[in-house]
Amino acid sequence: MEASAGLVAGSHNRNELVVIHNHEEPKPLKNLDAQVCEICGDEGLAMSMKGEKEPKFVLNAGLDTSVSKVMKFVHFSMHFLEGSPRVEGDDDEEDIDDIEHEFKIDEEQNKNKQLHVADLLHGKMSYGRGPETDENSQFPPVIAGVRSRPVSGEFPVGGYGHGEQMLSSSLHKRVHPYPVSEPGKLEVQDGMKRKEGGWKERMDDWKYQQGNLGPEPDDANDPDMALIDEARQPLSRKVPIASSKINPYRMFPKWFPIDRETYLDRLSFRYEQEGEPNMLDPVDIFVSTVDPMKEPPLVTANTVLSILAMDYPVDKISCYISDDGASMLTFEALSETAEFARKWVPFCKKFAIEPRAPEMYFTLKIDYLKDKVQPTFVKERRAMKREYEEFKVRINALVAKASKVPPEGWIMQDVEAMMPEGNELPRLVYVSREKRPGFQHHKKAGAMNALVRVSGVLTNAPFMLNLDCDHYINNSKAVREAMCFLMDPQIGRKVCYVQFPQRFDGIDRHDRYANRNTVFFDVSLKELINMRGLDGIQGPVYVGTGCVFRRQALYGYEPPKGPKRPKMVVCDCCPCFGRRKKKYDKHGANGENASLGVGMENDKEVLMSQMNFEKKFGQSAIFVTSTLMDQGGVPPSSSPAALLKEAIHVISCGYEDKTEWGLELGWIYGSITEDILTGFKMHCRGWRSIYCMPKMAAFKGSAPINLSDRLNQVLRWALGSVEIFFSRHSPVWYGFKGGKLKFLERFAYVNTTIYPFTSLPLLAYCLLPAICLLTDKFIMPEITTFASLFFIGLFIAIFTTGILELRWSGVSIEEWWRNEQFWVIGGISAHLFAVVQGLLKVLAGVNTNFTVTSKASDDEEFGELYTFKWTTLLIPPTTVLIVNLVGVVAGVSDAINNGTQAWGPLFGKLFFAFWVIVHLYPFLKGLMGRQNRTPTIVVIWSVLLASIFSLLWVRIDPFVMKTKGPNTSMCGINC
Ligand SMILES: O=c1ccn([C@@H]2O[C@H](COP(=O)(O)OP(=O)(O)O[C@H]3O[C@H](CO)[C@@H](O)[C@H](O)[C@H]3O)[C@@H](O)[C@H]2O)c(=O)[nH]1
Ligand SMILES: [Mn+2]
Repeated sequence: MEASAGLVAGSHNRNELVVIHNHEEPKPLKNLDAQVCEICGDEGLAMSMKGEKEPKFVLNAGLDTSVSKVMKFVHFSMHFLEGSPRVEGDDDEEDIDDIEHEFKIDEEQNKNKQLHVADLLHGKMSYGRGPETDENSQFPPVIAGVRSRPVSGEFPVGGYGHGEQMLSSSLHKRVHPYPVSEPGKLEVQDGMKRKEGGWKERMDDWKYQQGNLGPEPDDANDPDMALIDEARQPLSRKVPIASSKINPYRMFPKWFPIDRETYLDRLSFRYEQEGEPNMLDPVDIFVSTVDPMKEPPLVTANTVLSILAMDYPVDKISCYISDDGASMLTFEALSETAEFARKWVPFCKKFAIEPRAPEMYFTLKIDYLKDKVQPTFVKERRAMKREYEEFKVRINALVAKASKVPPEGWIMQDVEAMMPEGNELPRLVYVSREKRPGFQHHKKAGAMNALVRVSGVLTNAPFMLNLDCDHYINNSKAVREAMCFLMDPQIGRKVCYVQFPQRFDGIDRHDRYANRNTVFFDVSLKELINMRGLDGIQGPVYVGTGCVFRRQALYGYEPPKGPKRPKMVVCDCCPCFGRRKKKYDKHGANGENASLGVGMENDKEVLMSQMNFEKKFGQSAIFVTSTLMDQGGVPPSSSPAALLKEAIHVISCGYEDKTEWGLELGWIYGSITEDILTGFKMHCRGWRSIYCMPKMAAFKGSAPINLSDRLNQVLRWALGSVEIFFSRHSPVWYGFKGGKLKFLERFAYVNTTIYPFTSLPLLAYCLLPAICLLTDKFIMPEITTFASLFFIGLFIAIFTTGILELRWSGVSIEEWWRNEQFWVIGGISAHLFAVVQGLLKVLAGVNTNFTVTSKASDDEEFGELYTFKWTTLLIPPTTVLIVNLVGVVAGVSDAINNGTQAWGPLFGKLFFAFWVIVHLYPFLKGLMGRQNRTPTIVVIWSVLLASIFSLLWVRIDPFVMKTKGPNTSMCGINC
C-alpha cells in the first residue's frame, strides 16, 4: 500500500480493494481471490456476504507523524488555581473523603462479576478488563508507553481496552499514595518554550502559585505530599453567590441557584501522571446530521474538525457521525474532512489556537498574534488558511456535484471507520443507520440510539458527548471540564450528565441577511436563571446538545445506592436489575470474600438473566456484553471485521423491536423534544446532573437566523412539551414510585412541559386593550378589596422575584426585555399552535413532523417550503398587532372627533395597547425584514393600512362596528 494513498476501501460485495484518490472515481487495485484483506489481514473481511449488505472498511493511509507527537503534551500547561476550600453545601452528596475505598473494593468486585458475565456471554476469559487484578500482573507491552498502541495498520477498534486493564488494576496504587515518577523530559517545541511537565518545574510552579516558596513545615516541604494533597482535592467546587444578592431571593421557594468552578490542573494531576498511562476516561463523541441541504457539510465538517483537534488524549476519543439522510455528500465531505484534519489538527495543537473549528477561527476578529511567540506562526497560519480555503472549495464542489447527480448504489445501512495510520488523530466513524419504509425511526432520538449501540460495539467509552452537527467545540478543554465532575471520586458517581450552556455565534457572521435585528435569543435568560437554579436542586434539564453523558445512566441503571460512600458494598452501577441488587447488598454486608463468592454463585443467575439482557438491549451478544463493562472498553481479542459486522447489525431497522430502546434505554421516544424526556427519566431514577459554565463557552452553535425558522423551532419545542405533558411520561404523574425525583425538580419539569398553555390567557390579554379601545368600554370589572389585595400581592411577588433573579444571575435588563418580547411573540404564535396541534395529536392522533432547523444556508430555494407555515404562524401576532394599532388610532380619533369627557381612562387604555405593541415590535421588524422577498408581506401591509382606514370610518359610523369589529365576547366579561 502506498503511503500517500488517499482512502483505501475494502468492499465485501465487489471482492476487491480500491484506492480512492481525492477526486477520482474509485478504481480497482487488486482482486482479492485469496479472501484475505490486505489492510488488516483478516480473512472474514474479504469474504462475500451474499451481496445483501455492503459493509465497507476504510483506512486513511500515510501520515506524517513528526509534528503532532510533540504536541500531545500541550494539555500539560500549568496554570494552578488557588486551592479552594469546599463551601457550604458541597457535601450534600457525599460526606467522607475516602479515596482508598472509593475505587478498590467495589471496583474489584464489579470487575470480578463482569468477568464472569463476560465470560459466560462470550465464552472467553481474556476479556475486557481482564483477570489481572493483582498488583503484580503483567501489562501487555502495548500499553507501556503513554499512548502507544498497536500500529499494524489493523483497525484498532477499542484500543483502550488495554488501557482499561491498566486503569483498573493500578488505580488504587496510583491515587493513594501518589508514586514519585522520575523528572520528565522537557519538551521544547520548535521555538516555543513551554514547561511541558518536568516534575520539579511543575512542583515549583505550583508552590510559587500557592505562595509557598518560603520555609515550611516538613510535610509541605515534601513535594510528593504536597502533590498528593493537591490531587486529592475535589476537582470542582461550588462558588458561593454573594449572600446579599441571594438571601432575599431564597425567601421565595423557587430555585437554589449555584455557580461552579472546575480545577483542570487537579484533574491532570490525578489522572495524567507523567510516565504512566493516561488515566482519563475515554469519551465517544456523537454528531448528528440529517439533511446536507439544511445542514451544510461545511458546518458539519467544522464541528468534526473541532472534535478531532480537541485537547484530550487522542486514543481516548472517538468521533461518530450519524448521517440520518444517508447522503453520499455527507460521506464524501467527511472523508475530505478526515484528510484535512491531518494538517489542521497538528496546527491547532502546535499553536494552541482556539477555537479549533477553522471557519470560526479564521473569521475571528482578534489579534491572533497575541501570546504567540513562535516565529513560524504567521507563516504557518497563512499557509493553513490557504489550505482551508482550498478545502472549502473542495467541499463546495462536492455540494455542487451532489445537487446534480443523484446518489447511486448507496446503501442506507452503513458503518465506516476512518482511522489514520499512526496515532495522531482520534477515530472517526461514519454511521448511517438503516431506514426502511414502514418502520418508526424516531428522528434524532433513534439516530442517537443507533450511535449508542455502534459505539458500544466498537469502542464502548464510559462517557459520551452529544453534539448537533452545528455545535462545534469552542473551548478545546470542554470535555476536561465535564470530567472534573464525572470523574470526581466524590460527586461523580451519581452524576448522569454534565450539561453545558447552549451558546450561539449569534448572528450570521457574513451578514448575508440584512436583517440582523430579527434574531431573538431568549436562551441566555433561560440558561442563566433556570439551569443554574436547577443545578442547586437535582440538576439542569438536558437540552439536546453539548452534554456529556455517563453511558451507564443511558442504559437505564440507577445511580449507586446505599450509604453515601459505599465501604464494602459490592454493587454500584453494576449491571444487575432490581431483585438481584438486593442479593449483592447482602453479600456485601456479610463481607467475607465478597469478590470471590459473587462471581461463582451467580453464574446461574447470570445465565438466566442473559435472556433478560437480550429483551432489554436486543439480540447482539457483543453489544450486550459491552453494556456489562461499566468502565468501558471492548474485548481485545475480537477481530475488527467481526466488530464492524456487529456494528452494522445493531443499526438495522428491526433491531429495536421488542426491546427497551427508547422506552427505558438511551434517548427516549415519544416526543420531538426527546431531550427533555431523556433527562427527565434519569432524574426520576435518582441521578443528578450538573450544569457547567466554563468562562470560555464550551460549545457554540448556529442559531436560526430568521423569524420563520425561529418560530418554527419554538413551535417544535412547544409541541414537544405538550406531547410530553399528555404522555405517560408527564411530570405531573410519572415517576412517583421511587420518590427519587425531588419535588422542586418535578415542579420545574412540569413548568417546562406546561408553558405552551400560557398562550391562551396571553392571547386574551393582548386582545383586551384593543377591544376596550374599539368598544369604548373599560373592561376592568369591579372587585372586592380582598380580591384586589390578592392581585396586588401577586403582582408584587412576581415583580420582586424578577428583580432578584436579575440581580444574582447577572442578566442584563436588555436581555430580560428581549426575552419578554419574544415570550409574547412566541406565545401568541408558536405556543398557540403547539397547543392546538398537541391537542389534535392527543385527541385525534394527527401526527407532526420534525422540521430540521436550517443552519445558515441560503433559504432562497426552500423559501417556498416555509410559505405555508410562515403565514399560518404569523396570523395571530399580525392580527393582534393590527387590532391594537387600529384600536389606538380609533381611540385617539374618537377623542378628537367627539371631544372628550374623560382623557384619563383613554390614556389608561392607550397605555395597555402600546404595551402590547412594543412587545410585538421585533415581530414587526421581522415582517419588514422579509419585505423585499415575500409578496405576502406586502399583502399584509395593505390589509393593515386598509383596515386602519376602514375602521377609522367605522368610528364615525358606529353601526358597522358591531359586524366588523373584533369579537367582543372573547374577553368573557360582560361589558
Ligand atoms: O430525523 C432527524 C432529525 C434531526 N436530527 C438531528 O437533530 C439535531 C437537532 O436538530 P435541529 O433541527 O438543529 O433542532 P434545534 O431546534 O436546533 O435543536 C434543539 O432542539 C432539539 C429538540 O427539539 C434538540 O434535539 C437539539 O439538540 C437542540 O439543539 C440536528 O443535528 C439534526 O441533524 C437527526 O439526526 N435526525
Ligand atoms: Mn440546532
